[in-house]
Amino acid sequence: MTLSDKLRAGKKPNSPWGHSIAHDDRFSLKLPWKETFTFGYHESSPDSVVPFFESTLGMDFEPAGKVHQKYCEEMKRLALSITEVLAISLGLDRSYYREFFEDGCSIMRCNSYPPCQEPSLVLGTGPHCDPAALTILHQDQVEGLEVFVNDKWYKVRPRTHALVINIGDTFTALTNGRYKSCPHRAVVNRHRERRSLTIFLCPREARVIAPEVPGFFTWSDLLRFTQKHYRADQSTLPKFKGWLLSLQDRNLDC
Ligand SMILES: O=C(O)CCC(=O)C(=O)O
Ligand SMILES: [Fe+2]
Repeated sequence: MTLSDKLRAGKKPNSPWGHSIAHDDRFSLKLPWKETFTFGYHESSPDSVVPFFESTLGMDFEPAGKVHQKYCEEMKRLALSITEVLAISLGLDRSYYREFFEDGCSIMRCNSYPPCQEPSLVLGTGPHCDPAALTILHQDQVEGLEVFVNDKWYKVRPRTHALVINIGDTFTALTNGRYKSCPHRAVVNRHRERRSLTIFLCPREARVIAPEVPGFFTWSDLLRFTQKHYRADQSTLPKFKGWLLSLQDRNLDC
């Protein structure tokens, strides 16, 4: 994308879709060092990715739109198959989560991390757990992804033809913590641009998620919380619980 493509496709206020340069307003410690292009993929309108590319980036991007549309289609199919394995592992009917997620709008993000002269002063993506249910991540051959396990950051080295699957906070909530979301981050380097593709499996906005959080919540509540009130990090779910309870208290006071 050229600079003018990026400007044309720039995310509008209150819209989750489009091009953005890391949310520097939402970080306090290290400056984020990345660009993202975000769009939605919904099975009820599977052909909507190409028109989105054309309308935000221009007609030249039709072929890119087609590739990304196909990618989303295949990844959604894969994500739903993974939910079957997860359901079986929990002793549930294999289609239990498939039916739960089938009609949701997936969020697709193309990340680019340019080389940085001072990599120790920035972070590509700060430490966080993904708020959605499942993430399928494809990274190029440049290292950068790290996961936090037993108080240590470990590199997730790129492997040709391998995808990284992450559990997100929504799945943690749905399974009452039996599956735990995984804290991760992306660091940058001095020499090479790094690229990754992430697709997030989300429920339909109005879907009720139970029972981890008192007083049920919907996916759109969690989405609103992470977009408007609190940047997703390792404490999103406990912070979200507190926020929901404070809203309930406020409603009771009224
Ligand atoms: O680029 C990466 O490897 C990680 C990206 C990520 O964690 C995200 O988009 O949520
Ligand atoms: Fe993530």
